[in-house]
Amino acid sequence: MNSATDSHSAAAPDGVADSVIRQASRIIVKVGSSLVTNEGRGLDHAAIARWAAQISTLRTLGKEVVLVSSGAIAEGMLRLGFTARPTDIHELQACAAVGQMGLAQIYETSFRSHGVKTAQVLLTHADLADRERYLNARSTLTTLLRLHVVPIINENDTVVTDEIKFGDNDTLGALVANLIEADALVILTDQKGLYSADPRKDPSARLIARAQAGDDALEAMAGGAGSSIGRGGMLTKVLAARRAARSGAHTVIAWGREDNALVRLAHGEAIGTALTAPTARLTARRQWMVDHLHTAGELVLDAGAVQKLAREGKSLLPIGVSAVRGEFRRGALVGCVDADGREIARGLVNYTSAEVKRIMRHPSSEIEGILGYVEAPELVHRDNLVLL
Ligand SMILES: Nc1ncnc2c1ncn2[C@@H]1O[C@H](COP(=O)(O)OP(=O)(O)O)[C@@H](O)[C@H]1O
Ligand SMILES: N[C@@H](CCC(=O)OP(=O)(O)O)C(=O)O
Repeated sequence: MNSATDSHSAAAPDGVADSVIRQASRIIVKVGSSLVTNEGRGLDHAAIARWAAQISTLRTLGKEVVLVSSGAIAEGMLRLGFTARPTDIHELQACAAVGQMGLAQIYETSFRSHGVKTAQVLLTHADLADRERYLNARSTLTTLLRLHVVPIINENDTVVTDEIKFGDNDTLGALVANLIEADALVILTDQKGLYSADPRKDPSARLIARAQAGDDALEAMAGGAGSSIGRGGMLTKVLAARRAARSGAHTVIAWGREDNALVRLAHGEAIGTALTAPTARLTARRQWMVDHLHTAGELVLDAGAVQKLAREGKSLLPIGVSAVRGEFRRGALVGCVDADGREIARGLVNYTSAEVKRIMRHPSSEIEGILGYVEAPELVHRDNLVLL
């Protein structure tokens, strides 16, 4: 990187970055807390009106847009008179409930002035972890898009606790991109894009114009938390780009106050940081497995099993498992970890945790002798396995 807008070393080819949004027909736009609430000073009506105008223009260009908007807690805090973010979970949830009203109201009003209908969709992690609810959420969102509605999504903060939260809306944006197989995720934030270091701390930090999503070097640049209002900082944005890339979606990180940024991006202008998706799309079911933030348990693999899975694309047999963590039922989603605890794959297991404990380290031919029955010779069949 030699100059402020030079590309990163693992850069996407020239031209790709510029066409990321121009070629996308289904786009997720995520607007961060610090932007929506004007750094905690209350909902920024003028900025929200500008995004609504831009998204309405995108629709006239034939693009489907889903908006993921943060800001409920920050707005609720202001309305309820909290000067600092409450630590009590129920006070936070109360803030979210109050603030979400403000968000929904202002988006509805802003889009209505362009003749565009909006819908509020509040999601939790549990909604996306359960296959039936996941498919329901997908059908509802695609139906809304077919009916020319702009869905406005936030986390359903009032019903979730810290352990089961997405927490930041960058992750939620990426999961929604995967859910409806969007072509691109645009993350609007309070910086002009991803810099080589946090520009709040390092004035010599340079803007990264383009790179490949999932490049490890980006995570090092983005380390650390974000503004006092936002939750995730730049790291969750870089990780969101990695996640979105798994379904083939490209990510652009741009400054939310950049003049007409969304429309200019749609016309092919390179603005902010483009993190392009190098990978081919996963099948919908594998995508669903990857998108779980939690698994029901873990199978610890020996070196031979790691080799079989990662290099040879084989199924996981009981003989390659040396330990089991957690309690799970048949059909549960489990992580496959190596001896260092690194998750290398995940899949749907054919036996309960109690059964696995009895048959692990044994050849499949001994399953019947140990359990008295055989569900399948594999613990996890390769068709139900996804490598990470
Ligand atoms: N490498 C980086 N490039 C840009 N911003 C960074 C970087 N590392 C950390 N940051 C911080 O991340 C912040 C944006 O994250 P956050 O406040 O969570 O925004 P949002 O509310 O839009 O999600 C920036 O204000 C910046 O201080
Ligand atoms: N759901 C939360 C948003 C969490 C949050 O701040 O996320 P982010 O904008 O990614 O830093 C809210 O509406 O307050």
